[in-house]
Amino acid sequence: MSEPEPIERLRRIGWRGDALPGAGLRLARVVAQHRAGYELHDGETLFSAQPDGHFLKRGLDPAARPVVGDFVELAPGRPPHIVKVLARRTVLSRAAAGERYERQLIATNIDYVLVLTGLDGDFNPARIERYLSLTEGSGAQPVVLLSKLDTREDAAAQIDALRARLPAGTPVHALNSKDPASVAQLAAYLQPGDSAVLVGSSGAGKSTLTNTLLGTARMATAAVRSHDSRGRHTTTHRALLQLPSGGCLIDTPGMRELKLTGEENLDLFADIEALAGQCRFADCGHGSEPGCAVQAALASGELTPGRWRNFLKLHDEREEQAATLEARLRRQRGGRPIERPHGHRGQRERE
Ligand SMILES: Nc1nc2c(ncn2[C@@H]2O[C@H](COP(=O)(O)OP(=O)(O)OP(=O)(O)O)[C@@H](O)[C@H]2O)c(=O)[nH]1
Ligand SMILES: [Zn+2]
Repeated sequence: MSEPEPIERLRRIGWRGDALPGAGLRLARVVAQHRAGYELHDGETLFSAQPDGHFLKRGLDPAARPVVGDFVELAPGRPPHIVKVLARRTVLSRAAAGERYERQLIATNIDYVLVLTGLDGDFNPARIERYLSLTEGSGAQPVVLLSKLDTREDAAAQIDALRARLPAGTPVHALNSKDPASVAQLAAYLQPGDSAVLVGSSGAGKSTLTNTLLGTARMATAAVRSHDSRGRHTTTHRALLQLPSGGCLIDTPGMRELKLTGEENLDLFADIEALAGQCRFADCGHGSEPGCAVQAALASGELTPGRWRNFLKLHDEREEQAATLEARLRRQRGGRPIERPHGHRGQRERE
């Protein structure tokens, strides 16, 4: 039985559901999420879309919003609007730094998480374990990849020791990322309809492996970095890479951030979250409010100013993203205010 062409195209980029879009709607996959909105792919083209207003309602569980990897229903428009997130088959998440402890979704509908480490100075079993912990309970299968095998003559003992350390059944592949014949051992994870992400620290060889997987195809769709008005790097374009083997590789900013947090600590700011939970006011701004546990910890030296600054920096980046989105939506609605996605600060005393 043959399917409508748009559905067949979507199968090529990992769609496994059997829902058909409602009348006048279309299906596509979220491949990137940035300040200006979402980028989607329908198996043929890349295009931009906006979330429908209901996704920005205050108090909405962040997990209910579209994230990278999601298959979504779109209503027509310029740009089209995401109206519905379709059922997810896997969900990758991590502990997030914020006002309170929460889970942050990284990507959905991912079948394989390829954890790449070089068999050189980059090799660090503890870090590999940390990456693996991200896949626990996600539904995605972790696969450990050890690159730069060609630069080592004595890696066997190292690889055996790692295998013994990792949970039984975790696939481990040592390879030379520059050699197509060596990379071919990954074919099982990149079959038609499979979705994979590649994570690993800088220099592990992600670009090299991606290029070999793509074969002669050039990485024309890969990230292009530019500077925004504040002189910071922003990734302006990124994509879902369709591999000759039939699978696809999602290369997203979330995955790049993962590279950083994966190397530092998943619960990087758990101590600060705990402190903030002890402030007198539930919505304490940690400035001059009475009974602020954060200020008390700074005064006592329990919390260093540097750590506190790092926490605030991360926090501000996330607030800024939400605010930019809100401002843009307001412009689109002709200046009418919309509900803030995050609650306003007020002085609500804890019960
Ligand atoms: N000999 C050998 N060199 C490799 C292999 N994989 C990567 N390299 C080299 O390692 C260096 C880093 O590889 P990249 O692919 O740029 O690493 P990356 O993970 O993309 O790094 P970022 O772009 O910083 O995230 C390059 O000089 C590659 O040529 C391998 O399997 N064998
Ligand atoms: Zn406080």
